[in-house]
Amino acid sequence: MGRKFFVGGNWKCNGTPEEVKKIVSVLNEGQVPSSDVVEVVVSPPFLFLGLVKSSLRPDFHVAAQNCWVKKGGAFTGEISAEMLVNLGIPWVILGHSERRLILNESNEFVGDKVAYALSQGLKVIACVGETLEQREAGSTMDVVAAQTKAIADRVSSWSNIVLAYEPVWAIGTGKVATPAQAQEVHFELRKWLFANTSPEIAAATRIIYGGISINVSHVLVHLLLSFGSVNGANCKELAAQPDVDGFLVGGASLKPEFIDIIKSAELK
Ligand SMILES: O=C(CO)COP(=O)(O)O
Repeated sequence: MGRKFFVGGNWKCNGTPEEVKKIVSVLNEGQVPSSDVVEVVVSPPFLFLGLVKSSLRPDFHVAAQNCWVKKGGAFTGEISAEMLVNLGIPWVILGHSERRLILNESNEFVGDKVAYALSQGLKVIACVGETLEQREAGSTMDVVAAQTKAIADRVSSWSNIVLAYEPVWAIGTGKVATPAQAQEVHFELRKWLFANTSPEIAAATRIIYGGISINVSHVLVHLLLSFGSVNGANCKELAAQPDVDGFLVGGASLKPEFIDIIKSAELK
């Protein structure tokens, strides 16, 4: 298929310098498939980007969790795409649901950010996903298509974009999705790209999954173990879905099981 498996670790707003050093040493010692098979990108908070970049194994890369929508300047508290590029940070996560929902980032604003970050030479993990209310109203595809369109309208090339489908109802809520539900939306997103960008972009763009997903038959086991989201236990079934090209992992990316999640690339 030619889409290299992609595993991102979104550390969100977590970590002390000591914890960060521990996570990096677990990553550095992990036995994982070669970078020909899997692309691994971890995303620490801004303050730790330098520390992680300088101590992380060379086959793993780093991403920022956000950047400003245009050229830097008088924007107190923001970090610009140019700064990330100057510091050698190759990736940025944009449009995460926590920013869309808590900080009111609109589809258009996220689309503008993606276009600007790409124009500066960054690669982008662009997140889309519906809320529980939207899913229950049957508007999942309308919502993710509108989010994706706001990006597609503003960019000419998708070669430096990884699309992350993260159903909001499956992030830290205890609600569960099956691998088949994840596959269904990934398939629809690829179909949308086919119809609205190009067949080549649809075939080549990696669509990765982030959010709780467990096999129904394992529900009890997972609940008993308090597992949620993408983790070492459910990643294999997810990775086996034809349109799931990897993961964007939250909580589990801070733990040694992140190595198991990376290894699920072997199943592709
Ligand atoms: O938001 C996520 C990754 O970006 C998913 O987070 P969790 O894996 O902690 O649910």
